[in-house]
Amino acid sequence: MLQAKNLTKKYGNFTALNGLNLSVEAGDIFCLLGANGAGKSTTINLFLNFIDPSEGQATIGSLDVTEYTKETKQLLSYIPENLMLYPNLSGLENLDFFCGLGGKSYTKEQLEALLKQSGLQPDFIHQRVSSYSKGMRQKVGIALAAAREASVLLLDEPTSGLDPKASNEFSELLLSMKEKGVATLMATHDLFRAKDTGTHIGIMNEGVLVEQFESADVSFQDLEKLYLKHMHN
Ligand SMILES: Nc1ncnc2c1ncn2[C@@H]1O[C@H](COP(=O)(O)OP(=O)(O)OP(=O)(O)O)[C@@H](O)[C@H]1O
Repeated sequence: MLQAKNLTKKYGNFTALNGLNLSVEAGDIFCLLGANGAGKSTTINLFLNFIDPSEGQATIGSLDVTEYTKETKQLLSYIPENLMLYPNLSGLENLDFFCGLGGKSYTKEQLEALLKQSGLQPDFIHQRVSSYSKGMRQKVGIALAAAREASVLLLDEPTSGLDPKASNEFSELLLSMKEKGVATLMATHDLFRAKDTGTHIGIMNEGVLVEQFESADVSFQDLEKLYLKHMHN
């Protein structure tokens, strides 16, 4: 569903991403780990076509994101670290607005159901987003991904700053998207969630994907050791 082939991003003489090869299939949750500056956001931004590759290719559903910009955007949903919503609109009004931008129209009841399925407390559905916690805003993001029937979910540190309960709820939502066959690529610093929720884990260091494995194949202790080993290189 999502593929990087020799994907490379250079800024002048500096290589932010160096020859990345990875594949994320439907139902996979691929977690990218790595220290600050390792190239995680660069990878996500290349799939979003926010930036152009210097070499190589990023494809979504076999379509090159630089050639099929509109088509690939329609297949994906993106949740950044801080999801931008209109603070003076309610969660439901935001969802309605962003669905409309994507050409989707839902009844009020359907929008309410989508928000409830995403774990937003019913009391908050009609309240202004300015009163929402970060975890609640991320739930609106998941509701939007579900409403858009996205086949690909791109997440850039979506749980940073969430308390353990909210982070756990977010993981549950990712697992429910996985059950629907969504292919997820997530940049994260959370080793525990990567092991717990991810199906695949990649460790990046200075623009290079230095390790790639299925999360079931390593214990949490081994993951931590591997991660620290690469951070000290
Ligand atoms: N526009 C740019 N011009 C020059 N260098 C850039 C630019 N954007 C990113 N970089 C550099 O590319 C490298 C990779 O950055 P990136 O944001 O992908 O890291 P990251 O793994 O997401 O880190 P973090 O965990 O801090 O979010 C960093 O050294 C960063 O400074």
